Formats: sequence, structure tokens, C-alpha cells
Amino acid sequence: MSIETATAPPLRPLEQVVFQNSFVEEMKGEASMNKNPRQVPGYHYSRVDPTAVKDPHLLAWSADLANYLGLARPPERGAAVDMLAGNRVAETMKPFAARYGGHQFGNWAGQLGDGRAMSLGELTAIDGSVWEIQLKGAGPTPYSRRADGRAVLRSSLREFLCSEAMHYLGVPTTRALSLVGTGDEVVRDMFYNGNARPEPGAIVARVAPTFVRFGNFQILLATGETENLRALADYVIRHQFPELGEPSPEVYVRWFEEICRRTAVMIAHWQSVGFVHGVMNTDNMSILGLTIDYGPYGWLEPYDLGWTPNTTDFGGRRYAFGQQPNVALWNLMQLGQALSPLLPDIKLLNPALQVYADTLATTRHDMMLRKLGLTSLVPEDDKALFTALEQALAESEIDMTVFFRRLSHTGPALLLDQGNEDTKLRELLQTAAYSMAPDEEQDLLEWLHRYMQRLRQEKATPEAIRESMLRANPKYVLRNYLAQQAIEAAETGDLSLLNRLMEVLKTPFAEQPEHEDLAAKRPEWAREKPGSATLSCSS
Ligand SMILES: Nc1ncnc2c1ncn2[C@@H]1O[C@H](COP(=O)(O)OP(=O)(O)OP(=O)(O)O)[C@@H](O)[C@H]1O
Ligand SMILES: [Mg+2]
Repeated sequence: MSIETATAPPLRPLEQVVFQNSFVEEMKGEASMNKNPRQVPGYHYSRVDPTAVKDPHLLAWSADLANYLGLARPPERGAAVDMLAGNRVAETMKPFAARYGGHQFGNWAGQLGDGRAMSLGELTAIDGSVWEIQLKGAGPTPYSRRADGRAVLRSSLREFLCSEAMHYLGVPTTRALSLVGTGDEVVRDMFYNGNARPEPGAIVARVAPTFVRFGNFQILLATGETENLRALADYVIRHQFPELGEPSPEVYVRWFEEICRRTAVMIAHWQSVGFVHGVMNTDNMSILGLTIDYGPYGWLEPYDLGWTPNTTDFGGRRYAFGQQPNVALWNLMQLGQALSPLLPDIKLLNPALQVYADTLATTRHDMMLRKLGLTSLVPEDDKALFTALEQALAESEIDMTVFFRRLSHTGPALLLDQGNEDTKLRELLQTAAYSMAPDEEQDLLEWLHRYMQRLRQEKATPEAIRESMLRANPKYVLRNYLAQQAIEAAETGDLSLLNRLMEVLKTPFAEQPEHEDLAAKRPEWAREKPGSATLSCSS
């Protein structure tokens, strides 16, 4: 027996966990359990029970997260999976749906709330940290408005796979513990074009320290519930930001600054790996700076600042890749407004917005240095180099992930052997390009030669540079068409691609040569294919 196995606490079955319920116990909630859609003024949440499904069965399980939470993998069917589907509620769970509002596509939408998400309770991980577990698609709540409270396999599989993939890329995110098929059908009009059809239903159990969003505060501003606003701020600070000290007006300011800082770090990560969230409404912004709500998200293939996968956003492209930094700032301003009743003067929050801008700029700069294998020499020169790269990439049809990954090999290799530099750089571009006009190739080549000159100023060995670049430039991301292929297979009962993607995306920076096909740029057939190229909010 090894030391680890001797000392690691044994994994427990989910059904034996004793849950805590701090949100329910400390905040003001509605206890009626009534699920009729309605406004819920005066409360932070509504107690609610999940609605049972026909045949809950486990489709996927995140073993690493489960080990960390001290949970044993359950069999395909049984008590634990019943809990993960909402068919069974542990005695210590006090499920609730949270009340929140939000700005959707820039417009105030009033009360939204957890219309299909339901928090079950909190459990303690092996390191003593506390995690909330939430089902998405567990049935109607008072916040369901006219919708059914359910989620389809298609969108649930995407959420499950992507939230875990993001975690392994080092991006701040909510996690996903399980994907459970419900055995029920859910009717969706996937492209809002009048072609509604039944689809298999599913439920994701997701996990985060808290699921509180900007919108939880905004609704309290909108309804003038200042005492509730203070109570929510104090709850979040005491549980999630204890290092800031006991809540007070000064602490609220420092807290907002920390939210700004964390949001900036999250956005810098998104921009660095080419993640497009797709629907950055303020109700989809986590107070912890975690990526939340994997809906119509997508991964950049060509580096295109104007790209969004979300068909609902084609008109304004409000949430396109290049807009994400500005939208996050706009969302933070809405949060700042919402917190203003807690402060003597809203202007006290202005410096935090500068913290957002500064953190975003420095984090993005540092990330780009790492992606290019550089250490800081003359920051202004490097900034100019980065801007030139962005421009050249944006003006051509080059796959972002392939480009940076190939550069991690080619750049350091050219430090060792300068022979045929031009040919090798052209090869790199050919591998990464979807199409390339001669002038675009010329611009990129010029940039690459300029970059090689800069790289030669680095003191580290080519091997060390290569290693660090390979750690900054993932080989594997959840390409849109791969997620779609996994969905189409899973809908016929074939989980092999889902399982394979789960494994490969756990080490996205490793070569894994046996999975080379999953690192290739998007095949031509997927260019316009629904689900592979575009998605709607229907989920
Ligand atoms: N099928 C549904 N039934 C009930 N409410 C829904 C449904 N789909 C979305 N909603 C609600 O509509 C609002 C906006 O939906 P959005 O797509 O941002 O969130 P979501 O995908 O349901 O979940 P989350 O933000 O919890 O990940 C939310 O209040 C959400 O709960
Ligand atoms: Mg949402």
C-alpha cells in the first residue's frame, strides 16, 4: 500500500454525503415549494423540489473532480444517479432556485432567476473547501416563466465537456460532475425556424463555490430591496471573500475591485485560448469571475474578432470574440450600479473599473509573452509586435490554435537551425491556414521573420523556450465540430467520442500523438454546418 492510499480519505457514495445549506439558512427565501411561475419580490430564492424524470442513467462522470470532492463513481443506475437527476433528494439537501435579474443583449430583462437550474446543497471537498452542487435541467421553478425547466442532451453534453476542458486549460470556470440522461424527451426548436422536434433530455450536475451572478444583485436594485442587497453582499463576502474582512462600505469597494480583477483574468484567459462565450448577459456573469453558462459558446477557428457562434447575436454581434473585453466592463458597470445603494458615493467604485482595464491589459500581455516564448525586454516594442500579429491574423483565415501550437515547435527549432527559415515559416502558415491570399501570406511571413529576430534575443535555451510555449499553447480545444460529432454519436447511444474527448481534453497541452486527428483544423464540411459553425440559444 502506498502512502497516498494509506492516507487518502475513502471516497463516499453521494447518497451518504451530509449536505450544508448556507444560502438557504442565511438568506431570506420563499418556503412554499410552489412552482407556479411568478415574481418573487422580497426574497433571494425559492425552495423547490426537482421534478422526477423517467429513467435516469449516468452518461459521463468527471472522475478527477469527484475524487477531489471525495465522491465515489456511482453505477449507471441507482440511488446516486437518481440524486444527480433530481429523482431523489437527500435528507440533508434543501434545494432552491435563486432569484436574479439581468441585462440581456444590453436591455434590462427584469426578473429571470434559475428557471431550470436548482442548487441541491453544499458539500465539503477533501481539502475542506465547500462546493455547491447544482442541477441544470431539473424541472420547473417559479422562475421558469413559460419554459419547461428542462435541458436537452445536445446542450448538456456541451456544457459538461466544455466546463471540464476549460478547467484543464487553466481557465476559471464552474465545474461539471456528471451528465445524466433522463429517458424523457424534450421538445426544442433548435434553430427557431418552426422545426420543433423531440430530443433526448439530460441533466448536468455542476459545481462551484457559489453560483451567485451579477444579476442576483441587479434584481435587488431594480426592486429597491436595499436590506436584501446588503445581506447578499455580506453573505458572498463572508463565504467567498473572507480575506477582505468584515463587510463595511470600504470592504464593499475592495470587494468590487476584486470582482473586477477576477473578471479581467477570466476574460484574458478567454482571449488567450479563443473561447467565445456567446451570451454574456449579466445573468451569466459569476460573482467569482468564473465562466458560467455554457450555452451557444464556441471556439475560434480562424482568428476573427467579429466571430460569434450565437445565431441570436448575428444582428449586433454584441458578444463577438473581440467584444468580450468591453462587454465584461459594461457588465461590471451594471454590477457597480447595483451595489451603489451600499455606498456613500458610487464614484468610489470608479478606481475598480481601472483595475479591470489594467489587469486585463497586463494579464493579456503576460499571456501573449508566454504564448510566444518571450520574457519582457522592451514592453512597448513587444506591444507593437503583438498588435501586428493580431492584425495579420485577423486579416487572414488562420486557425488560431494550430498557429500558436505549430509556432511553439517551429520557432524554437529555427533558433537551433536557421536553414530554410522562410520555407519552414511558409509551411507553418500552410498547415494553419483555411485559405490564404498571397498578400495575407506576405504579411504573416513578415511578422514571423520579425518575431524570429525578437526570439533570438531571448537568453533561455531553445528547448526551454519550446517547453514553455507548449505549456501556453494548447494542442487540443473543444472544437465546435468535435462537440457536435460527440453529440450526434451520443444521441444514437454511442458515447465513445464523448469519452475520448473527456480524456484528451484533460491534458490539452500534451502531444498525445495517438489523438492527432482531434487537433486538426476544422474540416471543410464543418464550415457552415449547423451545430458545428453556428448555434442558437435553444437548449
Ligand atoms: N428550458 C428552460 N426552462 C426554464 N427556464 C429556462 C429554460 N431555459 C432558460 N431558462 C431561463 O432563462 C434565463 C436565461 O437563460 P440562459 O440561456 O442564460 O440560462 P441557462 O442556460 O438556462 O442557464 P444557466 O445560466 O443557469 O447556465 C435564465 O433565467 C434561465 O434559467
Ligand atoms: Mg444563463
